[in-house]
Amino acid sequence: MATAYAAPRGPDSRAAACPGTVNGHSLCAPLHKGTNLDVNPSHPLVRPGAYRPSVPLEHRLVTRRIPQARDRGIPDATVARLPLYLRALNGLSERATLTVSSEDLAAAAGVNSAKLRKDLSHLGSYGTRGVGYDVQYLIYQISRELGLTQDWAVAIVGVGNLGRALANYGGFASRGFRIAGLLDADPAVVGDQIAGLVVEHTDALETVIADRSVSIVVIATPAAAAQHVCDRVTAVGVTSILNFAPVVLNVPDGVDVRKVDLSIELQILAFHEQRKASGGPIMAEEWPDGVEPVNERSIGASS
Ligand SMILES: NC(=O)c1ccc[n+]([C@@H]2O[C@H](COP(=O)([O-])OP(=O)(O)OC[C@H]3O[C@@H](n4cnc5c(N)ncnc54)[C@H](O)[C@@H]3O)[C@@H](O)[C@H]2O)c1
Repeated sequence: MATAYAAPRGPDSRAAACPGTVNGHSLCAPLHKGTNLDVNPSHPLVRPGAYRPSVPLEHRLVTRRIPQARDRGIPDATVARLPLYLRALNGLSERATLTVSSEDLAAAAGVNSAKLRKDLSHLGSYGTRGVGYDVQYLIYQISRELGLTQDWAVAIVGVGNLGRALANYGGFASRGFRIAGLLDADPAVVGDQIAGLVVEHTDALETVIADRSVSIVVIATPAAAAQHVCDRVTAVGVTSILNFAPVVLNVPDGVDVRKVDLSIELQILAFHEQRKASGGPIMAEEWPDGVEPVNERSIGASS
């Protein structure tokens, strides 16, 4: 099914503009089955062949494919922890720390040190006995693995309270995520200038994605509009979506959806707060992705 959305591979296709390889992987490699955390496998739209929006050929897969660490056999759980290590390392770097032991880095990232050493071994990083890890080099290695050493164009669809806040956040650019388009369906919002960008009408969605090589789409529309936006962007080849709308999106194979829901995070914290109040133990495995409770202030978070 994923191949239904694969780029035309001929010499005159947009795939010919593939910018090259990252970590030994062609950015225009065939799509593969992704881990869509939102997908409901029993939904009829997810059946192979049943979900195939009709789009003009020239709009199909015009974006660069994001290289994925799992292509190299790095477990998803490890990939999920890499940003934690990166954040901790950036904090160390800001304090001019040159090297760090696995124990100190693990404590700063809120994981146990054995898990950290195993995770980093997937990157081929083992540190130096008695010295630890070189902070700058590890930042580079993790950034490279996460695809952060290059520029990723991001479009935000839905420029209300949340979309504006995201657009105004200055931290994305420094991490390699360039906001390349702001789109909204409301004519009253279209034309507004936010963080140096003019909000465009969603009529131009496919064109913006194609012309600016948008790789990641952030959906910040009301729930009722999210699936339609998702259908449009996946139909033109976007394979990475960050969804803030409180709705489960149905997507073709090969499309990764990350769903952000702050209320769920709050509910998890409330659950653990309740456990702490009743004196019950909190097991490490109860935390998502093996992340243990950690005092954020101890991380030296930079964001
Ligand atoms: N995940 C979270 O933790 C979290 C937190 C806050 C809000 N949200 C969700 O994020 C979304 C946005 O919240 P908000 O407070 O910014 O809402 P909002 O009403 O302020 O903004 C929504 C924007 O989407 C636009 N829009 C509507 N239909 C559209 C379409 N088809 N295409 C493009 N744009 C369209 C509207 O014109 C509006 O500008 C909502 O779904 C909300 O529930 C999630």
